[in-house]
Amino acid sequence: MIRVGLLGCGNVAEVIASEGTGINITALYDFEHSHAEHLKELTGAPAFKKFEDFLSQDLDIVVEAASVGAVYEHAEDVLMSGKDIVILSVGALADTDFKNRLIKIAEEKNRKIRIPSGAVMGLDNLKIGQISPMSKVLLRTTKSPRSLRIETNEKTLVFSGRADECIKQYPKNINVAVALELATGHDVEVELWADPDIKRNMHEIFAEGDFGDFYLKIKNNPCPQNPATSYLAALSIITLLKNLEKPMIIGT
Ligand SMILES: NC(=O)C1=CN([C@@H]2O[C@H](COP(=O)(O)OP(=O)(O)OC[C@H]3O[C@@H](n4cnc5c(N)ncnc54)[C@H](OP(=O)(O)O)[C@@H]3O)[C@@H](O)[C@H]2O)C=CC1
Ligand SMILES: O=C([O-])CC(=O)C(=O)O
Repeated sequence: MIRVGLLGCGNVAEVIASEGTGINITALYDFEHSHAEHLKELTGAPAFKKFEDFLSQDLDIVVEAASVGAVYEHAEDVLMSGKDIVILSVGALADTDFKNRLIKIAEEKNRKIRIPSGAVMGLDNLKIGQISPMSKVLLRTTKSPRSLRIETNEKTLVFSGRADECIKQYPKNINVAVALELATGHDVEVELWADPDIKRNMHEIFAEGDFGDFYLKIKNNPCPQNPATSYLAALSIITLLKNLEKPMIIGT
């Protein structure tokens, strides 16, 4: 059974720990040690204070559900140590030099970097953008002002522009834009809206290309502990882990 280490023991990790029946969590690390201790109570896995001790455990895969900063800090070491990595804070990979470094290490070590679909659907077949021209990819995300940590009484466009710029300003809210960019191989235009009346995290994807055109709207229930994060993101990782060893792969 695949041995999973959790890098980041916050809201997403707690859903994985409590709802990921059959997932073999064997090590925990969070720089806020009390969060790792909390998950230790749920999983029985040891919680490490030092990242090096966490990484020296017999793990097959490390699941990052921490922050863009944590990916910068630890992803290279995870791959260098011969472990696969799931990166949820994929915004870090908007930095092309960093992304290429990680890919090079993964190739050299024969390891995999897995980017989950996270808080959106449709990433699987949008990968056709890697082989067939796309003329436009737009992500329109609408969240509550609280999620975006701003105050407004009316629906407000808080950002319009490139995904790599948006993730710098909203690293906890728009990782999906970078996932979409990596999937399609196409620049993604982003509109980020704050709406005081919205109760769910809404993502709309518009894509056009030789295949035709595509529109998706998803209204995600937020996680109770962190309204910026959609519950779907945690479910997406549980599903990814559960499918790793299956003989049949569904979706492109
Ligand atoms: N790709 C996607 O579709 C999605 C991506 N995300 C991203 O996933 C990540 C996890 O989300 P969520 O669980 O809600 O976040 P939380 O803030 O609830 O949990 C993250 C945990 O990781 C800790 N942490 C942060 N940085 C580091 C670090 N450098 N080293 C070790 N621990 C660290 C945090 O500590 P502390 O609380 O002290 O900061 C916290 O305990 C976020 O970056 C989020 O933006 C979320 C949803 C969708
Ligand atoms: O959970 C979401 O809806 C999206 C999110 O936070 C992110 O992409 O960083």
